[in-house]
Amino acid sequence: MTPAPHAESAARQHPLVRLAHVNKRYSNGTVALRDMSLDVGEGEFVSLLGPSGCGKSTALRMIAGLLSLSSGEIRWPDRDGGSDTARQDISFVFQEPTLMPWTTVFENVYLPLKLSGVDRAAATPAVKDALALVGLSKFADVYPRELSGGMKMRVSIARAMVTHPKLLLMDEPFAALDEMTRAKLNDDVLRLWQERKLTVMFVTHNVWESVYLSSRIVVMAARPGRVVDDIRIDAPYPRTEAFRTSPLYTEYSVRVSQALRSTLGENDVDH
Ligand SMILES: Nc1ncnc2c1ncn2[C@@H]1O[C@H](COP(=O)(O)OP(=O)(O)OP(=O)(O)O)[C@@H](O)[C@H]1O
Repeated sequence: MTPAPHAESAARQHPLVRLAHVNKRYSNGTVALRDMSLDVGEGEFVSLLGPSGCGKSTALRMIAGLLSLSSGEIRWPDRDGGSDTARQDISFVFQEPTLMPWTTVFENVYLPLKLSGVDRAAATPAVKDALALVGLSKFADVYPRELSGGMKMRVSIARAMVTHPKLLLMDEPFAALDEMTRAKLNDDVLRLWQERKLTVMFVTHNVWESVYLSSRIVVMAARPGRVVDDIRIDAPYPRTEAFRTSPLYTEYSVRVSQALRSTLGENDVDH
């Protein structure tokens, strides 16, 4: 095994995105995030891990520009003088695949390019490439209803990848899938991350999944949502079944579980 090919770039030296003292209070008074500061370096695989209600989705949506901040700052230091325009390099994968049921897999993956005005002929190579990336080349002409849950999620990932993002934001993408499918998709996401030299921010409440995937785990607590720990997972990539059954994996999983338990009730922790 070799060290992570690109996770080594130090977040603190070359942050892709920087959250500084970010607060979010919804209009009903809920404090979803309190004073969140976080640098995410180019090439990192960062999981936001925490129980329901700790502000993971809120943080991701603010980074994507889908939600306003109450106070604080989100900056993109290396690009465009740190302005918001860098957000065009971002793709978002939600827990639900959110596919258009009335049209084909091809059309679903084509959608982001269509919305940016790229015509079908010009977009076709990119769409085919994205489908090949997730192993769905043969399914371009089928409709979502003909696909399993895992395949629908692959289409959703292909749709996210078709624009060649630098930052992939994933909000509990595999939570609704069975364990086998989830494990397979975990491997696929790691492969994409390595091949495409992506930066990934991955929301999960699953300790085992976060340790398997991440170069770094940001542990969060609820009421109010806040960061309580930041743990580097210093295990080489590619990660395989051998890692899942290794003492190092168990060691990190115990450590991460403890980080959650140090601030939360046992019932909040989902293995
Ligand atoms: N639109 C909203 N209006 C009011 N409160 C909200 C809104 N969206 C989220 N919240 C609240 O903000 C807090 C953080 O929610 P958020 O969805 O970010 O947490 P999460 O960690 O992603 O949770 P989950 O794992 O359940 O998705 C929760 O208390 C939630 O109820």
